[in-house]
Amino acid sequence: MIDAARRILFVHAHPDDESIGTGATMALYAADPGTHVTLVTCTLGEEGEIHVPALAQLEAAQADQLGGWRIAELNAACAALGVEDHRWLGGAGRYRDSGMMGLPTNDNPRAFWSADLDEAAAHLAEVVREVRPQVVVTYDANGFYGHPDHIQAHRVTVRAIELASADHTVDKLYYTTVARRDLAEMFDHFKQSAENPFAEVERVEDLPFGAKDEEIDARINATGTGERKLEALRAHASQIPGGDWMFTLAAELGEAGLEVEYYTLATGKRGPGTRTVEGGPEWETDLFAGLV
Ligand SMILES: CC(=O)N[C@H]1[C@@H](O[C@@H]2[C@H](O)[C@H](O)[C@@H](O)[C@H](O)[C@H]2O)O[C@H](CO)[C@@H](O)[C@@H]1O
Ligand SMILES: [Zn+2]
Repeated sequence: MIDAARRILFVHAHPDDESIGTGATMALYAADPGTHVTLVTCTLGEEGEIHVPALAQLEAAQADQLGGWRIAELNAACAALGVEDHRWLGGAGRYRDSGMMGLPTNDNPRAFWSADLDEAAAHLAEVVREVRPQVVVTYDANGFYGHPDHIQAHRVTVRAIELASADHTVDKLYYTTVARRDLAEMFDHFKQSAENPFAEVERVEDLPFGAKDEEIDARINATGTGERKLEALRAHASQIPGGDWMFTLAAELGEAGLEVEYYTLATGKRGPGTRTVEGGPEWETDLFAGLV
């Protein structure tokens, strides 16, 4: 029985998503003795690219061992974030990374994208019944940026909350997002850079993600977690190369940018907020706002 007063469940598709999208928030809550953080990761990330040359032969088309390697990366990332309760959906290796949308790997019978929704959701519902989270965090219906495993993680999470509802009511379900205002700043910052992650995009509005201020419900400013988030990102070295834009941004603008993460509230009652941006709307500053 988890006896922490506050319990939050994060559901992510691959090892690396937890650190990229919610690493600062997870580190913040994991450091609070009154909050229990649970992470469920849906696949081992077997179909990922490999940015470490020495690991190249682990790729799916050769030794097909990247998934096992990423288990270790995720364990190191969780240690950096202070997250002690990590589970694999249905057990390690139950669901395979589906690869990017439209690839033949989507049709692998073991791919998460091919999973039976109710069966996968039943695995997650077991975690919901055990953990009894007041707050659950995953992606929106587009999976944040359209990756099939992210879309499936959204669907499985919504269904699992339904399946578990006879035993436990989740008070608030959030989707991860990023503020378009911050993307616009990064867009301009990298315009002159040789390593511009936005090089293929004409306008910030053309990105498949990014929320206007009025579409955002919570802004978590996890002050002081930047180094832990950076350590977690570095742990995913097979996926996130040392020259990645997130590291460049932290080096050039400081860690503070990595410590702010945004969420939209999908279900539940929005708690009290604060106006943190000049002329902007009031945003929650705690995902448990209005609860315990
Ligand atoms: C952050 C995330 O969801 N990463 C996924 C994603 O990785 C992308 C993929 O390797 C693509 O080929 C690259 O061009 C892109 O830069 C990567 O972000 O998809 C992988 C395969 O499903 C997955 O393993 C990885 O975790
Ligand atoms: Zn992912």
